Amino acid sequence: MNSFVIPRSVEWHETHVTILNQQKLPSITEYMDLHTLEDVHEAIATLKVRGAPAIGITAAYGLALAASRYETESVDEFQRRLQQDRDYLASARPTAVNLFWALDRLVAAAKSAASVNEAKTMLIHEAIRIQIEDEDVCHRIGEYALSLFRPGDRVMTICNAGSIATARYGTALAPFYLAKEKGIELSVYALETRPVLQGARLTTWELMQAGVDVTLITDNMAAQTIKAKHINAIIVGADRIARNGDTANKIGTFGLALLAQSFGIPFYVAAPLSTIDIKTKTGADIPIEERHPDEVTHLAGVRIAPEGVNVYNPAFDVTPNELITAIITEKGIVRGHYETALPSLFTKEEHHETI
Ligand SMILES: CSC[C@H]1O[C@H](OP(=O)(O)O)[C@H](O)[C@@H]1O
Repeated sequence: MNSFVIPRSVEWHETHVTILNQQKLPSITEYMDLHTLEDVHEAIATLKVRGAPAIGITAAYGLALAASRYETESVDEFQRRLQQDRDYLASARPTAVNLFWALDRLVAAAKSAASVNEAKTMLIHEAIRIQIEDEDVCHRIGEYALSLFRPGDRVMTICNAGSIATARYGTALAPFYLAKEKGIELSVYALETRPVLQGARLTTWELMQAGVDVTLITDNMAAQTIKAKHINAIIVGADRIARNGDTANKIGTFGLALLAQSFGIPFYVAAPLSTIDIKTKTGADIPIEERHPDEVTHLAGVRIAPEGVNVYNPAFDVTPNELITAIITEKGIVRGHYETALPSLFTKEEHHETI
């Protein structure tokens, strides 16, 4: 029996959604019950729940929960309110496409309902399916990603694309959990990931609970660490992948991709198909969330910069597809030719690498 824990962050209940409050980690492990649409919107907007897939799962549960309380018997009125609440939840954060993918999947599921009660049941079942599917998807991503590493490899990552950012296992962190289960030794070097510190607070916390070897570095140590620690590869998550493979991920990811190119090491993006947005043609079309200046001027609530200083606080950046060695999905590993290979993933059972 593996005594190590692979944490989960979202759980459905008939009257509420329970989330692990990621803003309080690692010092406080607090579970919160979200009872209303506003609770869910606030939890996503303030990163109490974060990570593209986990955002989608939580929003789906939030929409199903709100719809379960609609009192109308009119299917048309039900659909109208559902679209209204879908749009409200979609306004919580702009970049992670999983939010919109999950919400629209629920709206589509209820379209065929013949009655309000049937629609309510369909929404709950579809939201549960999204979470169950994501756990399997992340496990598959982990298996493919693990095939790219050798025992003893030292791998760098940024932010948290881990178990708590998904249904379970994570995307970029999934191979490390599977390696641990298989007795394969891999070492992770995690960037702290200013300003919200998902790496320092969440990735180290998750991996240490699972007994995975992890070293914390500050963001400005990345180049020196790649050189001094002979990093073999870099693997990151994604919030939205455009049709041509340009990838939006946590701010700092683009810089890591440039370092990978400079050092001649592979740069991998691990993400489910639900993060690939075929309707977005290139990275230039991905909306980049800019967050409150206080995230930059304060650290743990303590001011670290002068009052009134100008601040630029983009939460994401876009890595151009030419810097990405491969995109690892639940259907296989795609190496380049993203413009044609990514859309084909949605029609194929599995992607077989072009040699
Ligand atoms: C599998 S999580 C994907 C992605 O989401 C994170 O952003 P945030 O912490 O702002 O929600 C980060 O960019 C991860 O790589």
